[in-house]
Amino acid sequence: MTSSQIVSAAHSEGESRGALRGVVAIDGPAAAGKSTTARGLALLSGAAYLDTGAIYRAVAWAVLRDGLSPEGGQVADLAGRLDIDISVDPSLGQQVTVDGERVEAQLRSRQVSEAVPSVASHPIVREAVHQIQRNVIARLVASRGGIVVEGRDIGTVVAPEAGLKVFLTASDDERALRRSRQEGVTTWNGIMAVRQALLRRDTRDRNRAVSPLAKAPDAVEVDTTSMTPAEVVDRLVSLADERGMLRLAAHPPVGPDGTPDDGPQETITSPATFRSLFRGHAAGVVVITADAGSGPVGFTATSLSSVSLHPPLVAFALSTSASSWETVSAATSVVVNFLSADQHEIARRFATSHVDRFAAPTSWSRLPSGEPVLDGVPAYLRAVPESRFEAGDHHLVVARAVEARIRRLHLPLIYHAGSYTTATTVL
Ligand SMILES: Nc1ncnc2c1ncn2[C@@H]1O[C@H](COP(=O)(O)OP(=O)(O)O)[C@@H](O)[C@H]1O
Ligand SMILES: Nc1ccn([C@@H]2O[C@H](COP(=O)(O)OP(=O)(O)O)[C@@H](O)[C@H]2O)c(=O)n1
Repeated sequence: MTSSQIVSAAHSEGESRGALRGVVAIDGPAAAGKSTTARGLALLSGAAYLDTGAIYRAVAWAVLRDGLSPEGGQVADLAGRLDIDISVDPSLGQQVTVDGERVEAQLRSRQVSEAVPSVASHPIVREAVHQIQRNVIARLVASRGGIVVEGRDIGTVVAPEAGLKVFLTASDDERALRRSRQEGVTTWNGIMAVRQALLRRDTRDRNRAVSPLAKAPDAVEVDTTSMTPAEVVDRLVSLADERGMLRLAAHPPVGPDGTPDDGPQETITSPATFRSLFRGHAAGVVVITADAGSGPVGFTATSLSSVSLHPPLVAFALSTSASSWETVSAATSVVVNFLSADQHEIARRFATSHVDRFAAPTSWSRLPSGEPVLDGVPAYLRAVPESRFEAGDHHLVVARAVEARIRRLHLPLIYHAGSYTTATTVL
């Protein structure tokens, strides 16, 4: 492979480190829950996530694309020429690119699943893929602090230095049922065919000569047969914590000479943990607009909360460095524009610096009372600021609602785990 880059969301690299330190290696047979657990742990701990199976699947996809035999010697030549990119941010859906083409939707086809064990047993293919994986791991540990890597040979060959190695298993029947559910297979014969294909692939993965599927001697085996996904993630959090890999609080304060300060210590929540916590907390998205006489300003906020019903009060927070603060601090009224799920572009625009947020394609007008309001928003609230407090690196504004208008029913825009999403009913 000529190169492999990391598809990084803006927030996946270069920002403060997550709570996980080092490498967590998760290996195990098909449908044991490796991807689910690895992604869950990475999301919870602000770490990166690497699905190594997807890389082998990408090579297998290219082998089929080129009409080659998965067993043939040309596979090694092809692997050397491929350019494969894979996303490592657990909050993004998986994104895999082969020679510039997005292929993730095709990687779990029957044909690819059948071809991949043969492709993955070529020593030259494995060597090339191992090199990519080691580069990714080193890069992400340096930039992000921690990474969760899942596959077949991570604890044994790719990252034998991993701080935590887990071998996930589940009974054959349970794994067959999980994969069948995942693929929408419901008939008895269908489930039996899935079971057979899965066990056949396991056997080939266990018996290949080069880096076979195996439990590392120092790996902890977790049988997930009767566990929910959340229980499995919890178990891994405990194991990582026992090994000192989770920094849920900042290091103890150190004295001027660098030695630990033995005096009374306050536990300080690290910004990364604080941020990780709120990445997991869903919040509705609004755009707050105002004009204090020098033109309209607006900003995207997830901090809106209703504070009181009698009188009707809302609160929101705005960074002390926000360009909108000067206007919001002087405005006698503001408008809270509630966004619907399809209005994520508006949310992005009003969160972007150094652009004229009110220029086209933004469509806006003024209320009879003069405040700017965004056209097309499903609901808005006009409010009069009553108190403004400095709160850390933000200003907190409490405002009295004076006019509320609901124009249409809508699914709300929600910000969760670094992405825009919407609400779904679970009960
Ligand atoms: N503990 C669990 N209980 C029930 N279903 C699970 C559990 N863990 C994963 N699953 C489901 O089983 C399927 C296979 O899981 P996945 O994480 O893709 O396994 P692997 O990466 O080991 O092949 C997915 O549909 C997933 O949602
Ligand atoms: N580290 C790895 C990961 C996957 N693989 C190969 O890639 C195939 C697909 O891996 P996967 O993780 O996507 O498979 P599932 O467990 O999701 O079914 C495996 O069956 C192995 O043949 C490997 O050889 N080594």
